[in-house]
Amino acid sequence: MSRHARDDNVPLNADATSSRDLALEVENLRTVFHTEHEQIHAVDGISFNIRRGETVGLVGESGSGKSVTARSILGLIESPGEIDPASAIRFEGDNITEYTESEYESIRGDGIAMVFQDPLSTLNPVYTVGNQIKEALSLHQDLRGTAATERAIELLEEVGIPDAARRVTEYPHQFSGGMRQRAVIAMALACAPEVLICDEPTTALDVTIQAQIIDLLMDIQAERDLSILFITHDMGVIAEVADRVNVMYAGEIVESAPVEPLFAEPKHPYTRGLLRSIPSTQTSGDRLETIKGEVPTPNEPASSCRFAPRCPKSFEECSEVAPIPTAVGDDPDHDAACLLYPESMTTDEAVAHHRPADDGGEQ
Ligand SMILES: Nc1ncnc2c1ncn2[C@@H]1O[C@H](COP(=O)(O)OP(=O)(O)OP(=O)(O)O)[C@@H](O)[C@H]1O
Ligand code: NI
Repeated sequence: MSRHARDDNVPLNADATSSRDLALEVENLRTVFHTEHEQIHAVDGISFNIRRGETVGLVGESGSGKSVTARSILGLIESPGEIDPASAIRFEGDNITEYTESEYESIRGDGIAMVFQDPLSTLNPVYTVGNQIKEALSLHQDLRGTAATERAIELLEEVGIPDAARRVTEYPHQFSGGMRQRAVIAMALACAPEVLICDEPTTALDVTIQAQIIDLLMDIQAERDLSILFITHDMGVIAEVADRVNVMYAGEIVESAPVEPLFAEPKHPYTRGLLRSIPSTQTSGDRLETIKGEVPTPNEPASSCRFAPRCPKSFEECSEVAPIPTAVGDDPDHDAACLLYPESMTTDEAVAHHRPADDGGEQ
């Protein structure tokens, strides 16, 4: 795929990282579903990026908008869903939200590939695993015949499938769950993508197999310098895989940080709640704490903190002012969207910092 130098396209929030080190940039992404009765702001103005060779985590409870984010990046949002035209997703210098379907097809797979939770949603039961990998090789690498078969076997070996020369002729139902997910990863690699989006790739697997698949993904990443967006609801998995983490709640990113400060010094009450629900952080005998209640459907524009109704720290203004991402802690890349911050300010000052300018705040 051609790579265009686009120096005129420096991101708005340009930091020490030049735009060329970025594999993917998501800027103010909004994805709305226009249903009969309501507008669902499934993804409501999120921004993050992924550097080359890096794993970025996207974590949050069910319904927080993680999969809609992934589908938005891959151009898979269909009516009644719509990406707001003011959103930008930059890949190789282009804003791909402006792509036509055929332009999207040219990057799906060999630019940005995806691994889903259920391998059977990707694998076709009526073709052998080998034929499906060969199909991908023919489409994306122009390989056919014996060369494709040999490459398919190599790929199965790369993802740790034993006896690959035999298994390449088998059907998906002859594979165990873990082996199927390995086969799906082999198919994704057949396209030689730059960015791999993994949406809960291990959630359906038992714990031992889950750890093996995570190890595999991390090995492949190091070998191929892949950029990975890793989606999960599991903070334990995030701790293992991610370099940087975005915590998502009801369509918004409420906290983002490199993995160490996020775990050492979580700032948003939601992140703290998620961390308390990891089994391994509990001393034996303690009951696992979970956050009471559920993620609300974001069916109105954000005019308050969407976590406030469940938040142990909420106060009156939390239901009146929508918090904006604010620098917290010691790491320059650590932000939280919460009226408790900046820590250096009094509550009144902090609320004024978050309040929109036309309300008389200082923003
Ligand atoms: N096709 C659709 N039509 C209407 N609403 C949708 C559609 N797809 C998703 N949504 C809504 O978007 C919101 C985010 O859903 P999403 O699937 O992204 O959550 P998630 O974080 O991936 O959750 P999970 O962990 O359960 O996979 C939810 O409120 C969901 O109901
Ligand atoms: Ni999901």
